[in-house]
Amino acid sequence: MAVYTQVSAEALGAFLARYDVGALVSAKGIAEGVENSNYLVDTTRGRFILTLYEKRVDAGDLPFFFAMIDRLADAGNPVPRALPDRTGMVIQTLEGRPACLIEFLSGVSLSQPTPTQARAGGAAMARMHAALTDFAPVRPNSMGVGAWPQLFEQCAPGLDSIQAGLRERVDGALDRTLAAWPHQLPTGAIHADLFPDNVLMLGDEVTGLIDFYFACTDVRAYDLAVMHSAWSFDGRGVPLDPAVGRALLEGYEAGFGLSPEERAALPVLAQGACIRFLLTRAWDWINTPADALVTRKDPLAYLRRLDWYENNRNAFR
Ligand SMILES: Nc1ncnc2c1ncn2[C@@H]1O[C@H](COP(=O)(O)OP(=O)(O)OP(=O)(O)O)[C@@H](O)[C@H]1O
Ligand SMILES: N[C@@H](CCO)C(=O)O
Repeated sequence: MAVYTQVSAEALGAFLARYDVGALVSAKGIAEGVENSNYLVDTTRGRFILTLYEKRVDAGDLPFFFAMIDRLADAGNPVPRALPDRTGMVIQTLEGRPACLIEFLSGVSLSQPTPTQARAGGAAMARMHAALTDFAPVRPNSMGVGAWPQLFEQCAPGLDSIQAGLRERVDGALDRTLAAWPHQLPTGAIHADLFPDNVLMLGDEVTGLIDFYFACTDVRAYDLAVMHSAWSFDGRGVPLDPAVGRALLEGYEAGFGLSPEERAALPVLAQGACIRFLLTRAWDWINTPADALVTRKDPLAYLRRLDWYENNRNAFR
């Protein structure tokens, strides 16, 4: 469960008193997620999400994330704005952590999307990219291709403890991916983590895009590759019906378009996505005690995806 920081009722009451949101009725820690502490907060005026930013989120990046969310919301995308307090302040400090009160969006995240739902997900990413084409703020991708060699070096000593031979396997894949990386593709503001658990849906309709805390400026088609790697497999990394991945691409292509160069690059972009999530999960696996309250995500589920993309290079044709 992802509640790293406990918030006392007194501190939460004082925090909410800064806003025009009514009085505290209840607050429950949210089990999902691994990065930040999230609470579902009910007040006499409505329901909100309280997020306290933990290890990987730099508070200095929050203005970029919220500017991006505001732009998306203004364009009609279903994204949760961070609420200002009565003095206009959005980023607060609570229990010693940077913290924000966020709009609550309805919907549930899927564990096994159907092709129809995947098409809707791809279309939602297309609308997001369209709304961001002239978004000026820039944030380099701290988890992007330039960061992977160092991330690999940090994880390398522990990789074989996860699975024998993993260090050499990832080392080789990283070398090949870096050599083939398409640096010339169009860039823009991207979400960079649009997993099914960051898309809220009701039936076949997307009702929320959440968790913009890895958003950055990077190759736009990489965003789609990350999404493909997350949506086309089950939680263990076993491929779903290939129609799911195809529908995702169709939804995106119909909404935003995909150039021949971007489509041709998808295999290497997807392999890069696998390396990114394999390594960050491996880092957490190695550095989180097995009995910690947070549920560690399996790095090997991303090794299986990497194997699949390497063995199915025609998957995007
Ligand atoms: N604005 C929102 N409206 C409704 N529910 C939300 C909202 N934001 C977060 N949630 C709920 O809280 C959960 C965790 O949120 P989030 O994915 O942002 O956490 P995280 O720790 O950053 O996760 P991750 O491991 O995906 O990076 C979500 O799965 C969702 O159930
Ligand atoms: N979505 C990521 C967690 C955030 O980096 C994962 O499933 O590994």
